[in-house]
Amino acid sequence: MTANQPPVVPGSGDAAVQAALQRAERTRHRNLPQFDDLPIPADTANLREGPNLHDDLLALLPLVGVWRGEGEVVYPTIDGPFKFGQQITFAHDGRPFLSYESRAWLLDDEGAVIRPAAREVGWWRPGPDDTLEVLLAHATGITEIYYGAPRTQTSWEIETDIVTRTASAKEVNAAKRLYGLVNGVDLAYVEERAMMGQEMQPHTSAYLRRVVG
Ligand code: HEM
Repeated sequence: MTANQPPVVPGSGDAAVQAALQRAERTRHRNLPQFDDLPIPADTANLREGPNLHDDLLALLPLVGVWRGEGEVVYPTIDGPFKFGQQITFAHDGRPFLSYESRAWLLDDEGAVIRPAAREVGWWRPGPDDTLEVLLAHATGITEIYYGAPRTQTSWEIETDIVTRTASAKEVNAAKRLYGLVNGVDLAYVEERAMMGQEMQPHTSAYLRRVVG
C-alpha cells in the first residue's frame, strides 16, 4: 500500500474494494486466448484491448470481463444444497451485443472439484429504451429468450419470455435472474427457476471475482 491510500479496515467494504483493486493489478493485462490470424476483430473481455465498446453497450459495460467464483445450488426436487465453482465470460467484438459463456463445476465441502456441471452460451442484446434481450442455449437441450432491463447502473434483471426444449431435456418452464456488482467490483447473481412441476424459486446463486479485464 502506498502512503496516500487510506487505511483498510479488515472485513469492511473498504477492505473488499482494496482487495479488488489489488486483484485488478493482476487482471488488467489479461484477456481471452486470441488467434493472431483471425481476419475479423476477435472477442475481447478486456476494455483496454481490441475494438471500442459499442455505444449501445454502455449500460452493460461493467459486465465485460471474465469472472470466477463459487455458488450454491438448491431445488426441492434434488439433494443438496451443493457448492459449485463457476466461470462467466462477457465479451464483445465491437458490435452492439455481448457474447456470454458460463461453465460450472460441482465442489465438495472441502472445495475439491467433483465434476463439470452446467454449461450455457448466449448473447446479451441491448434494445431500445433500456430494454435487454438475452438468448441462452444450455448443453442440456434447453434454449431460453429473456427480456429485462438494468435496475441500476450496476444491476440487471432478466426473465424468460420463452423456454424451448428438446425431446430428451428435463421440464424447465421459466427463469429469472438478477445480476449485480457488489462493492462496485465483484459480480453476484441469483437465479430462480420454475421446473419439474415446481413454482418459481431459487436454483443457483454465486459470487464471482474478476479474473480478466
Ligand atoms: C451454475 C449453474 C448450475 C448448476 C451448478 C446446477 C447444478 C445442478 C445440480 C447439482 C442438480 C442436481 C442433479 C445433478 O446432480 O445434476 C441440478 C438439477 C437440475 N438443474 Fe441445475 N444447475 C445449474 C443451472 C441450471 C440451469 C441454467 C438450468 C435450466 C436451463 C438447470 C436445470 C436443472 C434441472 C431441470 C434439474 C433437474 C431437477 C430434477 O431432476 O428434479 N440448472 N442442477
